[in-house]
Amino acid sequence: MRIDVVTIFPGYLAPLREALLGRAIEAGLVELGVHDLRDWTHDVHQAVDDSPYGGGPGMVMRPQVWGEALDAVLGEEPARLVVPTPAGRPFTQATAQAWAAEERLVFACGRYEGIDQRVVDAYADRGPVDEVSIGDYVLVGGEVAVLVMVEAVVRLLPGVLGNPVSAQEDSFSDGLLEGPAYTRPVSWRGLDVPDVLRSGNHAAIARWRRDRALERTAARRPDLLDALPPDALDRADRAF
Ligand SMILES: N#Cc1c(-c2ccc3ccn(Cc4ccccn4)c3c2)n[nH]c1N
Repeated sequence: MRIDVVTIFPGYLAPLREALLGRAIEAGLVELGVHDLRDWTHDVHQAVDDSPYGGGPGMVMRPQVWGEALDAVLGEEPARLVVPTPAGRPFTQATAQAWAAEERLVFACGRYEGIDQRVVDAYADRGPVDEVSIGDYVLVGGEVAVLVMVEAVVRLLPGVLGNPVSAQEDSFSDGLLEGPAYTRPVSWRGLDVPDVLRSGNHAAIARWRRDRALERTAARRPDLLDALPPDALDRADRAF
């Protein structure tokens, strides 16, 4: 997979070259290009924004600069263009799983009050464009959202995670939140690891973990339970 990111703050994307993601890049599992939007400005001030038509607070990012940048970065190769925005469709584990099958992702990081809408409209005629949001809160720009989304996608690529099974079994992959996890010591500050996890009874352990996941999901994210397909819960789950 090749990932390109266009931003006015390239340094914000430096964490993508650290740790797990950095190793994936070094291993050739992912190619990463980070591009400074201001490289496509032609004025002495390197202006990337202007006042909004219709008035209102803040500034809007200029379509001309974005058009030149995305034409150059996208080139002729097909790619999914991703535009983070607080007004976007929710970015979910299902989104990450779908994007993990893509050959190329290009992220356009806006700032100010966002990017002139005609940029999205113009590129929607050339290929898939996703306006997505990572959550119901407002950030200052798209860079942090790109860090989140790239990590969620790249961890799903074959060879990236040391233990690939966990990508299938982690939170949300079965529609539920992950239950609690424990490691040594068996007793810590008077708190003990649940006996079932040390029993060696794998069926009982699986049942216990499923029950804790259902319990946590019902308490913290009842919306996820409501969204489960009818056949997702078996009789034992329903007894829970
Ligand atoms: N994904 C995501 C986001 C963002 C996000 C993403 C990109 C930009 C580009 C500019 N801003 C600031 C801004 C503030 C107010 C109205 C419009 N835009 C962004 C915010 N905020 N919250 C999320 N879950």
